[in-house]
Amino acid sequence: MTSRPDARALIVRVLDAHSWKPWDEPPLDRAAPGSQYAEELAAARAATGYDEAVITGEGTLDGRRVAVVACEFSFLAGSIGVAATERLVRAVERATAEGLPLLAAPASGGTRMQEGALAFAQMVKITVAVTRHRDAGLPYVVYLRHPTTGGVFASWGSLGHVTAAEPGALIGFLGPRVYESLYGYPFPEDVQVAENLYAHGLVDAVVSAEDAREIAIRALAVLCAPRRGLVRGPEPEDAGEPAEAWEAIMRSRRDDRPGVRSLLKLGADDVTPLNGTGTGEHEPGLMLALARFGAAPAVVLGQDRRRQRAGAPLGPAGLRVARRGMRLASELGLPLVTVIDTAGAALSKAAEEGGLAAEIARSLADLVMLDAPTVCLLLGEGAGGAALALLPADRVVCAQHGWLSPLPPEGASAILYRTVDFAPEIARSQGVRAADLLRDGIVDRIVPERPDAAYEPEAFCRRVARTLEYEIIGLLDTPAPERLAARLERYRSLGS
Ligand SMILES: CC(C)(COP(=O)(O)OP(=O)(O)OC[C@H]1O[C@@H](n2cnc3c(N)ncnc32)[C@H](O)[C@@H]1OP(=O)(O)O)[C@@H](O)C(=O)NCCC(=O)NCCSC(=O)CC(=O)O
Repeated sequence: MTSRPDARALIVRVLDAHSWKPWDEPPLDRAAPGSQYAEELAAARAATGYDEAVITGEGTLDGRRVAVVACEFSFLAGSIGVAATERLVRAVERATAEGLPLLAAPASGGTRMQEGALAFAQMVKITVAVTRHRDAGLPYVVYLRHPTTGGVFASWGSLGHVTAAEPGALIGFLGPRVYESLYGYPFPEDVQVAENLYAHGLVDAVVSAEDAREIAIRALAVLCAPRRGLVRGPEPEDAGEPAEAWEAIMRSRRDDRPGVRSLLKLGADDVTPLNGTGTGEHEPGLMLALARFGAAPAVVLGQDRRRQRAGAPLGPAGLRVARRGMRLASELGLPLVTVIDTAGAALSKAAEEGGLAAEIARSLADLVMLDAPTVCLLLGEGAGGAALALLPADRVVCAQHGWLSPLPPEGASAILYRTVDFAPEIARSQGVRAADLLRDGIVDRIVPERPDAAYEPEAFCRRVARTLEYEIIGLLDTPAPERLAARLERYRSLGS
C-alpha cells in the first residue's frame, strides 16, 4: 500500500496543480496560557507545521471551483475543538454563500479531549453548517481517511451525498484502543475498516487519493451539471409493429438482453455507482448511480435483473436504497431515472418481516410526490410490487418488449386456474405490452427494438439514452409546480 498523504499532500493530489488557495486565519486558542494544553498545541505546531487540526480553502478540480475542508491527523489526532470548528464552519458557510461544491476529508480521533464538553457540542454547529449547505442544493462529497472516529464520523463524516473511503482506513465510532481499555478485550479487528463499511453499504467506494480525484470529478460533473438551457434534440422515433404479448415476455427474459448496467455502460457518461442505504444495508439487485445521458444529468436507480436472478432478489433493503436515490434527486434538484427490470420482489420470510410491502408503499409514495423531474424506463420485465414501486413518474418510457403486470403471468394463471399453463393467454388479456400500456396512459413513449434489444445492445442502449435525454430536458424546461400537478393529475385520472 502506498503511504497515506497528510492533509496538504492529499489536497495536492486531488486538486488541479497550483490551484489551492487557503482560507484559514490564525486560530483563536482556548488553551489557558501556560497550561499543559497550551504546551501541547505549541508542540503540535512545531512538530507538524500545521496551526490547527483542520485546514480549509478552495481550488479547482478539473477546472471547476470547489471548497475543501480537511483534517490533519498528526496535529493532536485531527481532533476537533472550538477553534478547529470555527475554521470548518466558516469554510462551509463561505462555500454555501459562494455556491461552491464542498469536498471534506476527515481523519480524526473525534472530539478534542482537552476541550471536553464544549468541544463535543461543536459537532452540532458543524452539522448545521453542512445541512444548510445541502439544503441550498449544493453537493457535499466526503472522503473518509485513516483514522476517522467519534464525533467526526458521527457528524460531518457521515453526511455526504457521495462518500468514499481510503483503502484499509480505520473508520469507526469508538476507537478500538479506547474500547479495549474500557472493556478489557479487543474490538473485532475487521469491523472498523473501510472495506467492511463498503460491504455494509455505508460508503460508496473504497479508493486511493488519486482515484478519489477521478471519482470527485465524475460525481461533480453530474451533481453540478446545468439544469437550465439544455438543448433538446429531435423527438425520438416511434416503435413499429407491437409484438405479441407472450413473445415480448419471452424476449424480455433472454439472458443476453441488455440490463441497467449495459445501459449505463453503453448509453451514459460520467457514471458514479453509489452503494447501499448508508444505514447498514445494500442490495446488488438495485443499482444506484449518478450518470449523464447526453447533456442530461440524473440519479439513476435501476433494477438489475441479472443480479436479482443470481441471488439478490429485490427486498426491503433494495427499496431503501431506491429511496436514498429519491432523496438525493430531491435535495439536489437532479432528475431521477428509475429503471424497471424485475421478475418480482423477494418472496421470503426475511423480506416479509423486513417490511417489503411497507417499503413498496413508501417508495411509491416518495416517488409519486417527488419534487424532482422523474422518468421511468420499463426496460424489460415489470412484474409486481417491485415494479410498481419505481413506476410513477412524469414520463414513462417503455422498451418495445418491456411489459408491466401485477405479477408474472404465470402467477396470474395460477390465481385464476390453479396452473401456470395459461400464462400466454393471461398475458394477452391483461394488457401488459408496451402498446397496451401506451393506449392506457401508463406509458408515454415506446423505444423501438430492431427487432430485439438482445440483437443490437449498443444501438438499443444509445437509443434509450437519447430518449431519456430528450424526456429529461423537456421536464427540466417545465416549471416544478406545473410538472408535479400534471403528474398527480395523470395518476388521478388513470383509467377514468
Ligand atoms: C484514532 C485512533 C484510533 C488512532 O490511533 P493511533 O494508534 O493511530 O494513534 P494514537 O492513539 O497514538 O493517537 C495519537 C495521539 O492523539 C491523541 N488523541 C487521540 N484521539 C484524541 C482526541 N480525541 N483528543 C485528543 N487527543 C487525541 C492520542 O492520545 C495520542 O497522543 P500522544 O501521541 O500524545 O500519545 C485512537 O487515537 C483513538 O482511538 N482515539 C479515540 C477515538 C474515539 O473514541 N473518539 C471518541 C472521542 S468522543 C467524540 O468524539 C464524541 C462522540 O463520540 O460523539
